[in-house]
Amino acid sequence: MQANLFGGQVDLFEELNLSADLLKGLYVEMKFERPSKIQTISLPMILTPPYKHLIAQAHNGSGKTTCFVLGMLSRVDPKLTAPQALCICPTRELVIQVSLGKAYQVSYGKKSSGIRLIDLIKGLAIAKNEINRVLDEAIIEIVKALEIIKGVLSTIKTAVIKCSLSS
Ligand SMILES: Nc1ncnc2c1ncn2[C@@H]1O[C@H](COP(=O)(O)OP(=O)(O)OP(=O)(O)O)[C@@H](O)[C@H]1O
Repeated sequence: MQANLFGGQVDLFEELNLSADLLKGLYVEMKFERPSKIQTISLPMILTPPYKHLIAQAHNGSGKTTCFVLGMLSRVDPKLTAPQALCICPTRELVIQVSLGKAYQVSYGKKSSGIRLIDLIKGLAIAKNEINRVLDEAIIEIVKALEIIKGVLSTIKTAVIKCSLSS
Protein backbone atom coordinates (compact mmCIF):
# COMPACT_ATOMS: atom_id res chain seq x y z
CA MET A 1 0.00 0.00 0.00
CA GLN A 2 1.34 3.47 -0.85
CA ALA A 3 2.08 6.16 1.71
CA ASN A 4 -0.39 9.02 1.56
CA LEU A 5 -0.51 12.56 2.82
CA PHE A 6 -1.15 11.31 6.35
CA GLY A 7 2.32 9.73 6.40
CA GLY A 8 1.65 6.08 5.71
CA GLN A 9 -0.84 3.27 5.75
CA VAL A 10 -0.69 -0.34 6.80
CA ASP A 11 -2.11 -3.51 5.29
CA LEU A 12 -1.71 -5.68 8.35
CA PHE A 13 -1.88 -5.27 12.12
CA GLU A 14 1.61 -6.82 12.29
CA GLU A 15 3.06 -3.63 10.79
CA LEU A 16 2.08 -1.59 13.86
CA ASN A 17 4.59 -2.66 16.55
CA LEU A 18 1.74 -4.09 18.62
CA SER A 19 2.55 -6.50 21.44
CA ALA A 20 1.98 -10.21 20.90
CA ASP A 21 -0.94 -10.03 23.38
CA LEU A 22 -2.68 -7.25 21.48
CA LEU A 23 -2.20 -9.04 18.16
CA LYS A 24 -3.66 -12.17 19.69
CA GLY A 25 -6.56 -10.10 21.02
CA LEU A 26 -7.28 -8.72 17.56
CA TYR A 27 -7.03 -12.01 15.69
CA VAL A 28 -8.24 -14.56 18.25
CA GLU A 29 -10.66 -12.63 20.49
CA MET A 30 -11.99 -10.03 18.07
CA LYS A 31 -11.57 -12.19 14.96
CA PHE A 32 -10.39 -9.22 12.91
CA GLU A 33 -8.52 -10.10 9.73
CA ARG A 34 -7.12 -6.75 8.67
CA PRO A 35 -7.40 -3.07 9.60
CA SER A 36 -10.49 -1.20 8.41
CA LYS A 37 -10.04 1.90 6.22
CA ILE A 38 -9.92 4.39 9.13
CA GLN A 39 -7.57 2.05 10.98
CA THR A 40 -5.11 1.74 8.07
CA ILE A 41 -4.64 5.50 8.14
CA SER A 42 -4.94 6.40 11.82
CA LEU A 43 -3.24 3.50 13.58
CA PRO A 44 0.25 4.28 12.17
CA MET A 45 -0.13 7.86 13.44
CA ILE A 46 -1.20 6.63 16.89
CA LEU A 47 1.13 3.67 17.28
CA THR A 48 4.38 4.36 15.47
CA PRO A 49 6.84 7.17 16.23
CA PRO A 50 7.00 10.03 15.58
CA TYR A 51 3.52 10.13 17.13
CA LYS A 52 1.19 12.71 15.64
CA HIS A 53 -1.84 14.60 16.88
CA LEU A 54 -4.94 13.24 15.24
CA ILE A 55 -8.55 14.24 14.73
CA ALA A 56 -10.41 11.49 12.89
CA GLN A 57 -13.89 11.32 11.47
CA ALA A 58 -15.54 8.29 9.87
CA HIS A 59 -18.94 6.64 9.57
CA ASN A 60 -20.62 4.83 12.45
CA GLY A 61 -19.22 1.36 12.93
CA SER A 62 -16.14 1.97 10.80
CA GLY A 63 -13.69 1.05 13.58
CA LYS A 64 -12.84 4.37 15.26
CA THR A 65 -13.23 3.09 18.83
CA THR A 66 -10.83 0.27 18.08
CA CYS A 67 -8.28 2.88 16.96
CA PHE A 68 -8.12 4.80 20.20
CA VAL A 69 -8.60 1.74 22.42
CA LEU A 70 -5.61 0.11 20.70
CA GLY A 71 -3.68 3.34 21.10
CA MET A 72 -4.38 3.52 24.82
CA LEU A 73 -3.67 -0.15 25.47
CA SER A 74 -0.51 -0.09 23.41
CA ARG A 75 1.08 3.10 24.70
CA VAL A 76 0.44 3.08 28.46
CA ASP A 77 3.10 1.60 30.70
CA PRO A 78 1.55 -0.51 33.49
CA LYS A 79 4.77 -0.22 35.50
CA LEU A 80 4.18 3.52 36.02
CA THR A 81 0.90 2.90 37.95
CA ALA A 82 -0.28 6.43 37.19
CA PRO A 83 -2.86 7.88 34.79
CA GLN A 84 -1.44 8.03 31.26
CA ALA A 85 -4.49 8.03 28.98
CA LEU A 86 -7.63 10.14 29.31
CA CYS A 87 -10.67 9.19 27.24
CA ILE A 88 -13.04 12.16 27.47
CA CYS A 89 -16.58 11.51 26.24
CA PRO A 90 -19.36 14.07 25.76
CA THR A 91 -22.02 11.99 27.54
CA ARG A 92 -22.17 9.31 30.22
CA GLU A 93 -23.87 6.99 27.73
CA LEU A 94 -20.78 7.16 25.52
CA VAL A 95 -18.52 6.49 28.49
CA ILE A 96 -20.43 3.27 29.04
CA GLN A 97 -20.52 2.47 25.31
CA VAL A 98 -16.74 2.63 25.06
CA SER A 99 -16.90 -0.48 27.12
CA LEU A 100 -14.30 -1.90 29.40
CA GLY A 101 -15.35 -5.24 28.01
CA LYS A 102 -14.26 -4.30 24.53
CA ALA A 103 -11.01 -2.80 25.73
CA TYR A 104 -10.21 -5.87 27.76
CA GLN A 105 -11.25 -8.14 24.91
CA VAL A 106 -8.79 -6.43 22.58
CA SER A 107 -6.12 -6.82 25.21
CA TYR A 108 -5.90 -10.59 25.06
CA GLY A 109 -3.27 -10.63 27.76
CA LYS A 110 -5.29 -8.37 30.05
CA LYS A 111 -4.43 -10.30 33.20
CA SER A 112 -0.72 -10.25 32.53
CA SER A 113 -0.66 -6.76 30.99
CA GLY A 114 -1.56 -5.17 34.34
CA ILE A 115 -3.31 -2.28 32.59
CA ARG A 116 -6.26 -1.00 34.60
CA LEU A 117 -9.10 1.28 33.60
CA ILE A 118 -11.69 3.33 35.42
CA ASP A 119 -14.97 4.92 34.32
CA LEU A 120 -15.63 8.33 35.83
CA ILE A 121 -19.28 9.28 35.56
CA LYS A 122 -20.93 11.91 37.74
CA GLY A 123 -21.21 10.64 41.29
CA LEU A 124 -20.08 7.20 40.32
CA ALA A 125 -16.85 5.47 39.65
CA ILE A 126 -16.59 1.96 38.31
CA ALA A 127 -13.18 0.37 38.50
CA LYS A 128 -12.44 -3.03 37.01
CA ASN A 129 -16.21 -3.51 36.75
CA GLU A 130 -16.16 -4.34 40.44
CA ILE A 131 -16.21 -1.15 42.48
CA ASN A 132 -19.39 0.90 42.37
CA ARG A 133 -19.24 3.76 44.81
CA VAL A 134 -19.43 7.50 45.28
CA LEU A 135 -16.47 9.49 43.98
CA ASP A 136 -14.68 10.13 47.25
CA GLU A 137 -11.15 10.26 48.57
CA ALA A 138 -10.84 6.48 48.46
CA ILE A 139 -11.70 6.48 44.78
CA ILE A 140 -9.28 9.33 44.17
CA GLU A 141 -6.51 7.19 45.61
CA ILE A 142 -7.49 4.44 43.19
CA VAL A 143 -7.71 6.82 40.24
CA LYS A 144 -4.22 8.10 40.92
CA ALA A 145 -2.81 4.63 40.35
CA LEU A 146 -4.78 3.63 37.25
CA GLU A 147 -3.36 3.80 33.75
CA ILE A 148 -6.48 4.60 31.71
CA ILE A 149 -9.26 6.95 32.77
CA LYS A 150 -12.39 7.55 30.76
CA GLY A 151 -15.35 9.66 31.65
CA VAL A 152 -17.24 12.87 31.11
CA LEU A 153 -15.22 16.08 31.31
CA SER A 154 -16.84 17.48 34.46
CA THR A 155 -16.19 14.36 36.51
CA ILE A 156 -12.65 13.95 35.22
CA LYS A 157 -12.05 17.60 36.12
CA THR A 158 -13.31 17.00 39.67
CA ALA A 159 -10.99 14.02 39.97
CA VAL A 160 -8.01 16.01 38.69
CA ILE A 161 -8.69 18.84 41.19
CA LYS A 162 -9.13 16.41 44.07
CA CYS A 163 -6.02 14.47 43.05
CA SER A 164 -3.82 17.55 42.96
CA LEU A 165 -5.30 18.89 46.22
CA SER A 166 -4.66 15.63 48.00
CA SER A 167 -1.17 15.00 46.66
N1 LIG B 1 -10.57 -4.25 11.53
C1 LIG B 1 -11.75 -4.74 11.83
N2 LIG B 1 -12.17 -5.91 11.29
C2 LIG B 1 -13.38 -6.44 11.60
N3 LIG B 1 -14.27 -5.87 12.46
C3 LIG B 1 -13.91 -4.70 13.03
C4 LIG B 1 -12.65 -4.07 12.76
N4 LIG B 1 -12.57 -2.93 13.48
C5 LIG B 1 -13.71 -2.84 14.18
N5 LIG B 1 -14.52 -3.90 13.91
C6 LIG B 1 -15.86 -4.18 14.49
O1 LIG B 1 -16.76 -3.27 13.91
C7 LIG B 1 -17.68 -2.81 14.90
C8 LIG B 1 -17.58 -1.29 15.02
O2 LIG B 1 -16.26 -0.96 15.51
P1 LIG B 1 -16.02 0.33 16.39
O3 LIG B 1 -16.93 0.33 17.59
O4 LIG B 1 -14.55 0.44 16.64
O5 LIG B 1 -16.51 1.44 15.37
P2 LIG B 1 -16.86 2.97 15.61
O6 LIG B 1 -16.52 3.67 14.34
O7 LIG B 1 -16.19 3.47 16.84
O8 LIG B 1 -18.43 2.89 15.82
P3 LIG B 1 -19.43 4.07 16.33
O9 LIG B 1 -19.30 5.17 15.34
O10 LIG B 1 -20.76 3.40 16.30
O11 LIG B 1 -18.97 4.44 17.72
C9 LIG B 1 -17.34 -3.52 16.20
O12 LIG B 1 -18.18 -4.65 16.32
C10 LIG B 1 -15.89 -3.92 16.00
O13 LIG B 1 -15.59 -5.09 16.75
